Amino acid sequence: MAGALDGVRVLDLSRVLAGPYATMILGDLGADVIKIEAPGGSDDTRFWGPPFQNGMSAYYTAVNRNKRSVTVDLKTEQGRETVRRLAETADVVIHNFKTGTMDKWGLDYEALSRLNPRLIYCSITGFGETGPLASLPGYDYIIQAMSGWMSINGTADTGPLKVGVAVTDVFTGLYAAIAVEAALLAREKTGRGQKIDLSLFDCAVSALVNVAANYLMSGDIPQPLGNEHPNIVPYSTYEASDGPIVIAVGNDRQFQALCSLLSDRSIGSDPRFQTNPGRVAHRDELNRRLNEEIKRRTRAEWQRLLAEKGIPCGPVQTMDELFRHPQTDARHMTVTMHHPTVGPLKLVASPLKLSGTPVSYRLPPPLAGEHNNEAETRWQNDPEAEGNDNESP
Ligand SMILES: CC(C)(COP(=O)(O)OP(=O)(O)OC[C@H]1O[C@@H](n2cnc3c(N)ncnc32)[C@H](O)[C@@H]1OP(=O)(O)O)[C@@H](O)C(=O)NCCC(=O)NCCSC(=O)C(=O)O
Repeated sequence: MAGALDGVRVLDLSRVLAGPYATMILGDLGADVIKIEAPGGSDDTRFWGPPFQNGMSAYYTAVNRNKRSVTVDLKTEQGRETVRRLAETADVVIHNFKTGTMDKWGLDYEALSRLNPRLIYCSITGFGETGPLASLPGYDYIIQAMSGWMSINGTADTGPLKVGVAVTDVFTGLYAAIAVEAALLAREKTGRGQKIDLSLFDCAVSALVNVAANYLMSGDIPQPLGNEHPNIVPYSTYEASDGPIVIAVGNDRQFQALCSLLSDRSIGSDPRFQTNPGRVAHRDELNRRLNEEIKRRTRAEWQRLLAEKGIPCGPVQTMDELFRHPQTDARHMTVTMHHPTVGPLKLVASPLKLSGTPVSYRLPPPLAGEHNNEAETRWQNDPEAEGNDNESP
């Protein structure tokens, strides 16, 4: 079955995480993604390990399937000319060079859109192409620090902590895929491509959602709340007799259902706990009393009882527990791809389940330059042979 983005060609000049994550999503959806790196491989994540499998890092494998790899030295005019020729037949260019690098090379949006007015050009930078920080490099850790994420993560005892995944890159990759898909749709109407100026910083700010809204409405500076939720109680991690379990109660009906399972019946009838704002105001007392109750049963017992009542809950799982869980298996959340020299690679699958145009796993993460021959012999000389339609509608 054809993928949703079949026939779309993406020229991927990005490295590390945000850009490659975006292009892998487009590739999973069927796009033909050509990953450009310097000779020898200039995606730093190739060297971010261990773990490595036959020289390929797990980090790199996480965001680079469904791509063909071509090495091009952008520091030479010949290399830049190769990219211009590839851009003539591409639908999308994505890069994550620092602001100014692509202009310096004559590969900026204005230059490439003159060659191909239908080109969608997505630039991913740390802080955006405007403003006082525009020229700075940006890694997730810096962005988590500057976007306020660290200030709300942790506890009063730990001080600010970062999230354990480079989440600002993940948000940015998702926003990049959304923006590119929107631009592809818009091109159907206008016949023209456009430029997307996306930054890790902006995407991280956007992903603050309710926490930023709380501040903007109240002026109160949010503090790190650990496992607590700023606006909802009970919505926390509790200690069952055999380990931690999260119970997340989002409305009064769920709260009363929870209370019906407790031995201390006065919790459910206490007037202070009848509404969520009341529970938030008496957070400490309610959590203390709930902890007394929760520690009397195992996580599995609580899971069964809470599930029967429709109360959202789940044990705090480690990676081994996650990947042997029958739900992970039932949702097909891993996929094994076979690389001829690297061997079988077990990867996290796409969460996108489209009924009519499903995602596909066509190409394992490539070695640097693995498809150089195809670039030389096919794509540049005979783009139509690849089924790439660059005609205006
Ligand atoms: C990722 C970066 C911090 C890396 O910074 P730098 O290494 O200092 O600079 P650049 O990216 O501009 O480029 C690195 C060098 O590689 C060279 N380079 C790269 N590709 C090529 C090709 N194809 N040919 C020739 N040379 C190349 C480039 O010219 C630079 O050389 P010289 O000029 O000789 O140095 C930055 O690119 C950046 O801020 N990108 C935008 C935001 C982003 O995507 N951040 C990554 C998030 S991942 C993350 O945070 C996480 O996973 O955690």
